[in-house]
Amino acid sequence: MPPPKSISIIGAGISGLTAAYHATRLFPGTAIHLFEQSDRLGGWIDSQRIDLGSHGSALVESGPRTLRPSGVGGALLLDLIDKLHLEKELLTSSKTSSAARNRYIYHPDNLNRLPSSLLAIPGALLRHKTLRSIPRAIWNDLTTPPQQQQHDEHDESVDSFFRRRFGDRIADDIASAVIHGIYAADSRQLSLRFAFPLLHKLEQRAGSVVRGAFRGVGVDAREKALEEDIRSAISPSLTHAMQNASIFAFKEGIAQLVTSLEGALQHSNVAIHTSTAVDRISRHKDAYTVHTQTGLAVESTHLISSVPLPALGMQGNVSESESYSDSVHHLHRPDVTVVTLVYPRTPLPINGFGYLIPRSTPAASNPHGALGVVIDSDAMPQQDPAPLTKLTVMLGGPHGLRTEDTAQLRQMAVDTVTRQLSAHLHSPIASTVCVQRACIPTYPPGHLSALQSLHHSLLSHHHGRLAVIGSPYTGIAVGDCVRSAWEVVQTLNSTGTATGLERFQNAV
Ligand SMILES: C=Cc1c2[nH]c(c1C)Cc1[nH]c(c(CCC(=O)O)c1C)Cc1[nH]c(c(C)c1CCC(=O)O)Cc1[nH]c(c(C)c1C=C)C2
Repeated sequence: MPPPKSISIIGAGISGLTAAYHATRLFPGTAIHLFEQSDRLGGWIDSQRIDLGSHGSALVESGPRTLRPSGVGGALLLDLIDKLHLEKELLTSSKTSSAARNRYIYHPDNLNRLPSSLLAIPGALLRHKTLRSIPRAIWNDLTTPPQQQQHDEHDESVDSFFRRRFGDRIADDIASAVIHGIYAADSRQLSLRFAFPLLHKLEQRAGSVVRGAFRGVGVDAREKALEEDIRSAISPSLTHAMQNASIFAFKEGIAQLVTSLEGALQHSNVAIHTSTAVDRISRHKDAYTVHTQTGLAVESTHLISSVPLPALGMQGNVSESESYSDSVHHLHRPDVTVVTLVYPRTPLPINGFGYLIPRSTPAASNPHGALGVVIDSDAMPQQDPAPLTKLTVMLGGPHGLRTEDTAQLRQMAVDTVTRQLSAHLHSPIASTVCVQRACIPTYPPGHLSALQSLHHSLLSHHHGRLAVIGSPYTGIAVGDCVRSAWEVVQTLNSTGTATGLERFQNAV
């Protein structure tokens, strides 16, 4: 298959950068342009080291802070790290560390430690009232018949699934908290089949989540084989370093991945245009022209977008018969406020990952609408030279952005941890406040079918010359973004065309 003549990639977050990286390796003779509206690369990956004077320094992340090595996305992340020679910068947290094992739910006004294994359930039930609904929930799941699907595309919200299979208490007190911690979203608005396809499969194949998990019926042989194939090419030393890791990061934060990708693109066939917002995209026969607000007009045979298509001003310009008003292009994206508070080493009542706050926690115990608190100093203590207590409070999401005032947001975070964690946390020695606007999309029920329709629409109107990648369409984790970027370039290489949505055509 001849390589594409020219490719324009829109958006230089992790998805766009990774697509450019794989494209330059596979298509060294192709003219590649990467457009980014802001003056920096990496999207909402943002790591900063702040100076603490006599206390040394602290690494602060306002986007993703740790990465996971599991699954196809995790394997591709490791492959990228290997290729970029980032292994020596890696930090890992083991599967037996407190950060991997200790997860808490704050409900109704105290911290409940979630059991990390089946054997830990009895102890957890004795200690925490909120968790006493677990045995009944398991019984409920084992005895409730599976839902009969009226049609193949049937979907429901994560909340409705948990309520049906495990009961109201689990849906309200645990599932809603987990969704706060991953999507900063309301579990009543999130698609089960897109966000947790495994749960859907377990119910459909074994009639019960618990039974299906025991029988191992959720294993997807094709995914497993692909993961193994990618892992087999990773260097033995990196494979060894990651052997027992549950999560990983870099000494100077996740942004090191961005700087390494940027470094690898220098002196290559990729032209990076920062501070260059796309004004509109026009199409003439089989060529797209990206018109930028800075006055550039760049023509290419292929277009890869990591931003929602309506943001490219394509309606009417590209194909009159097609509409970008469909909901698949306009997902709800809640705002999240990320406040990091730094203290000299301070004893806390818990250690581990941190805690999540479900929607059923009364407002009196959570007056500022916090979604959860991460104990960064437990997850990656190696990132800071001196012993510190470093906490990140996440506010907003479905609770909304209650103020834009930085000082008030900081005070809301301090109030939250002094009320919920320890009264000794009233005076941080440093803090950062970052309002992440419209950051994580909430994929609504039906998103999978919407992607399948979009695939066909892109094929019929654009013949596989326009592809979509990244969190606006295909998944929010860094591993998901890296995967979608890798897949689109692989597909282009093998077939000459791609929509970025091929994988979702066969999804069960
Ligand atoms: C900055 C806010 C983020 C919130 N969710 C995500 C980010 C970046 C994305 C995300 N968070 C988690 C996952 C699951 C899979 C994974 O890759 O780990 C995803 C895709 C789980 C998670 N949630 C929190 C942490 C520390 C982690 C581990 C991975 C990570 O570093 O993000 C804490 C947390 N994140 C959010 C909230 C509201 C929250 C609450 C304590 C939103």
